[in-house]
Amino acid sequence: MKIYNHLSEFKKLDNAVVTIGTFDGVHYGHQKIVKRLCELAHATGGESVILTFFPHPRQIIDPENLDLKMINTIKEKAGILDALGVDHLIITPFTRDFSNLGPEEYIQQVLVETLGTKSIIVGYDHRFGKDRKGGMKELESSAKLFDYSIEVIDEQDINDVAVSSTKVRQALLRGDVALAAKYLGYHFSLEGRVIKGDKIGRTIGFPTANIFVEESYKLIPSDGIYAVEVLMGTERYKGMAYIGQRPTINGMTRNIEVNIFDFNQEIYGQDIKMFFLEFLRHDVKFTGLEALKEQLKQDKEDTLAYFKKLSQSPD
Ligand SMILES: Cc1cc2nc3c(=O)[nH]c(=O)nc-3n(C[C@H](O)[C@H](O)[C@H](O)COP(=O)(O)O)c2cc1C
Ligand SMILES: Nc1ncnc2c1ncn2[C@@H]1O[C@H](COP(=O)(O)OP(=O)(O)O)[C@@H](O)[C@H]1O
Repeated sequence: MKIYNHLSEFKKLDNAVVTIGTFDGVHYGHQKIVKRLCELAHATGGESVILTFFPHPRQIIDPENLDLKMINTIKEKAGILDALGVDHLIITPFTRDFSNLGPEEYIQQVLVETLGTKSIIVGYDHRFGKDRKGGMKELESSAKLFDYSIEVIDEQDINDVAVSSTKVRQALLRGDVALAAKYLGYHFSLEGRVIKGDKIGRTIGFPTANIFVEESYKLIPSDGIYAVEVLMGTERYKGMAYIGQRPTINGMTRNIEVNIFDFNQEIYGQDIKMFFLEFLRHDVKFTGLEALKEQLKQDKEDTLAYFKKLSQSPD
């Protein structure tokens, strides 16, 4: 997959099969669109193109809103789209100029003259152009003139609930990582460098790798304890993760930590990735480190029981 960091870097194609959007999470519904995009590109001898925006349009329109966090970092999103078989990914800033294009200007200047669109695939609620004024009607009325076809992908449901990035974010912010995984079709993950903590972990028999996530816009799930899988280089480990302020020791910062099972190495400075499989319990203020240690033993048992059940389930 070729990646372009600005629309201006893209060379117009003869037969671009295009879809446009933020695709945060690249959830089940997004995946339907992307798979159809690649299929249509193959069938018509064209090339699949995704135009996405970074930073998120809402961060440009409402820059004060620092609360809007993303399910994927831009690197994660590119990885998922690449794996789905996309040929070209254009990551363009959603500038004021861009957001001021009217629907007709947008169709002509962006879709036709810049990308070379011959087919466009859009989700059922796709809006575009200044103040989101453009929709199906505008796309259809220019289709003949510019010789492109349009295909609409319906809303996708999981257990009768329409999947959306907002629902995934809400599930993660409640700690419901299992539901988020159902919507996403993969396990939510956090990636970052292992940094030094207060070195209390090892004194109670549970060393924890403290993880620094560089992308400040990345969504961090709710405080709590989770069963996780840890990827370090090519090795995978089981573990239990903690997100919270460590009320027991009156911690001042919100930490992301993981105790990795069957592991005993110094890994400061290394990059690790954690996949969140199941929420185990909420954060608790214990009377002291002894009580915390007892609970950590229980957490480890619960985590191992979760993995055992997982290995016995048919799927
Ligand atoms: C599985 C797990 C569960 C945890 N649960 C709690 C908790 O309920 N309350 C709390 O104050 N700290 C909890 N912690 C965080 C510990 O307080 C923290 O790991 C310890 O203070 C070591 O910190 P350090 O990495 O800075 O040395 C938990 C940590 C892990 C790995
Ligand atoms: N099983 C393990 N899980 C996590 N980290 C481990 C493990 N074994 C050794 N380590 C190492 O120990 C460090 C954590 O020890 P800890 O006493 O909690 O210190 P810190 O407070 O600096 O995180 C990790 O960053 C890692 O380098």
